[in-house]
Formats: sequence, structure tokens, C-alpha cells
Amino acid sequence: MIELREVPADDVDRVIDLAATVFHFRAVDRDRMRRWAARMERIGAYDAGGSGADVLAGQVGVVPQRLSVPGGALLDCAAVTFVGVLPTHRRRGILSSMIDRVHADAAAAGRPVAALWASEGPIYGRYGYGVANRRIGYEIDTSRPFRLRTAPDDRPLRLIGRAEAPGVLGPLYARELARRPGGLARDEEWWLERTVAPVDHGNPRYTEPRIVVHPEGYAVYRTHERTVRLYDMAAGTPQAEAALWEYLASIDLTREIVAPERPVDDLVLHMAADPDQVRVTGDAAALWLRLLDVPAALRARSWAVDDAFVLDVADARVPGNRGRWRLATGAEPGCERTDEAPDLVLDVADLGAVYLGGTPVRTLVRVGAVAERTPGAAARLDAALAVPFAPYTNDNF
Ligand SMILES: CC(=O)SCCNC(=O)CCNC(=O)[C@H](O)C(C)(C)COP(=O)(O)OP(=O)(O)OC[C@H]1O[C@@H](n2cnc3c(N)ncnc32)[C@H](O)[C@@H]1OP(=O)(O)O
Repeated sequence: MIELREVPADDVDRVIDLAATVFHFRAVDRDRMRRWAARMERIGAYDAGGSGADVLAGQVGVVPQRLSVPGGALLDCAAVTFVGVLPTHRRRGILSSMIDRVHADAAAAGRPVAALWASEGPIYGRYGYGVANRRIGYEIDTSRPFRLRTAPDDRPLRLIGRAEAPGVLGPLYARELARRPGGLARDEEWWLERTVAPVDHGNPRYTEPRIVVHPEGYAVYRTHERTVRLYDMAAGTPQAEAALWEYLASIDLTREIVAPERPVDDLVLHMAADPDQVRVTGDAAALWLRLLDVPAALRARSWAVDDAFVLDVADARVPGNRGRWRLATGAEPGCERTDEAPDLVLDVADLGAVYLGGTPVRTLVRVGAVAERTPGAAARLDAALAVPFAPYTNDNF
């Protein structure tokens, strides 16, 4: 018999072992993982059957987070991570029962949304998650001068140490969160253990992080042989961004920049005087978003256009979301229950996909996922959802 219960602090080593088993890694850096597990609300699926001893057969971790939404509000978010079920227990519904528990706990804690990075695309749509943003990767050939169409802000740059990162980068990052949806709030531990971690465990041959700071922005990168690998960048103006790219492109003894996870509207693609120097090498789903409290989430973001819509929302797992909602997208957004005929009929997963402004409703109508009952309603909702900066999540948890 499987029983779901919280995993106590003295059992986190089993959480690490389970993660290592299902994600196929050696748990060498246990202290770091213990600190990560300590941030989580941990739900374990314990199997008491057979041997007498409890087996931790499945687990989900929820990190309490805050997600930036259009208009700059930070919305309480259940960041779902460390999901795993032992190979001996797979496909018996353990994940489904744990996800329902995560959603119930989030509702009780007043978190209107949940989010995750999926290990595999087919898993999470059934639970009401939709792809809210993508990220692109590219390589820049810097073996020859990298000329830009934007004049760099040539105020001095400086390199700082890791320990200074939270204090120096924090305010610059906060400005970025306020204007671009999809980002996660970072506290000091998050900066030090994740954004500027001493080692990139996925690419251990790269150096420790180098942190270059401009008065209006920063970049975090590491190098290995002739490659500069970009991890994080934020710049308040295009000119500051140009200064950071110019710096990265001109580091001696290097000949390329690899930027694996950048926003889809990254300026560098258009800044490059020779577009052939920037080669797009990847485009993948990034954050999967789940609206757990539809009216609270829709009221929390700002809208680009004053309009009104009736949405008929289907939700297989969270009954409180189901039904017709009258959404008013003015300066004071409203979302109330209604009996009026719907303009659009859609699943909560697709509402999650369009929520941050990263997926056009019209596209989902064309693929057949969203039904447009009032002609033109999808285009009008796209106008209301529009955001000046594409949603982007640079924290893969
Ligand atoms: C946010 C994150 O942490 S993402 C990381 C997810 N973890 C992993 O990928 C680690 C390796 N995999 C595992 O640990 C497990 O196989 C899990 C967690 C993905 C699935 O756990 P299970 O307990 O087997 O899932 P469960 O039995 O509840 O399956 C529920 C449904 O999802 C489907 N499903 C589960 N895993 C997959 C998959 N990898 N691909 C496609 N469908 C899947 C099942 O077929 C089932 O479908 P149904 O409802 O139509 O019958």
C-alpha cells in the first residue's frame, strides 16, 4: 500500500538517493543537494508493503517561489522539482497521486500557480501544465571581430567575486524581473548555489563563474579552452547589453560564445552587424505553467488592452477552475464567474501556455486546441496578453 506523507528532514538522504536512481547521476556533492532538498516541501510516496520496512518509492519536491508576471507582480508559485518514482513502482499512478497532493497543498498555501521544467514533454499536459515560454540557444563566432549595430555604453566594466553577486547583481536582476515575465525571485542562497555556483556540474571542465558588471547590467560566464559559455545576463538598456556582448566577444584566447539558454527575443540576433556570426543551435520548451487559481492568476497580471472576454475553462483535476469566467482586462483586471456564452473554450493547460504572453492564442486556435466561438476573440485576447519583453525563465530547477 502506498501512503503519501511529508518526508522528514532526517530522511533527505533517501530523497537524494531516489533522485540519483531515477535521473541516473552519482550523488557526489551531497551537502549541496541536502541544502537544495532543505528548501523543498517534500512529499514522499512510501510503500509499506512486503518487506515490513518503508520504501521511499516516489517523491515530489515543491520549492516555494515567486514568479514574475506581466506588469511586474511576483506571484506565489509552487516550483515543482525532484519528481521521481522508483523503476520498481512505475506506472501505477504514484505520480498522479503526488501531483494532486501538490496542487491541494498549493491551494491551501494560497499559491495561484505551479511551475516546472519537464524531463519529458508527454508527462505534464495531463496535469494541466502548458509550455509558457521557450528558450533559444546559439553560438557566436568570435574568431573574427564581432561588430554590433548598437553603440555600446562604454562606461567601465568590472569583474567581481562570487560572494559579491547577490548584493551587486540583485538590484539589476530585480529591474529585469519587473519588466520581463517568467523570471524567478532569487535570494542570496539561490544566487550563490545556483546562478553563480562554484562548479557547473553538467560541464565540470569549465572554470568557476566569472561575473562582469556594468552600471546598467551584468553577465555571468565561464570559460573552457577557446569557449565562453554564457549563463546569465541582464541589461537595463540595449547599449549596456551591447557593451556586455562586446566584452564577451573580445576575451583574449577565445573564439566562440556559447549561449545555450537565452530569451526568444534576445537582441544580439539583431545587434550583430553580420548575422551569420550568430548561429541558432537550439529551441526548446522551458517553463511549464499550471494555473491553480484561475481568477487569482488572471487578476494578478497586467493587460495591454482594455477589453472583456468570456472564457470557458476545462480542468480535469482542479474543479474550482472549471466553467465560465468573465475576464475584464482593464487597468483593474477582473475575473468573475458568469453564465454568458463563451468567446473562447480552452483547457487550463492552454491558459497556462498563453498566460505570460509567450504563446499566441491564435496559434492554439489554428492547431485546434482552443475553440473560438466569437470571431476575432483570439486576436483580441492576444492584443490584451501582449508583453513588451518575451517571457523568459533562466532558472532551471
Ligand atoms: C519536474 C520534474 O522533476 S521532471 C522529472 C520527472 N522524473 C523523471 O523523468 C525521472 C524518471 N521517471 C520517473 O521517475 C517516473 O517514470 C515518472 C515520475 C515520470 C512517472 O511516474 P509514474 O508513477 O510511473 O507515473 P504514473 O503511473 O502516475 O503515470 C501517470 C500517467 O502519466 C503517463 N506517464 C508517466 N510517465 C510518462 C513518460 N515518461 N512519458 C509518457 N507518459 C508518461 C502514464 O502512462 C500515465 O498515463 P495515464 O494517466 O494516461 O494512464
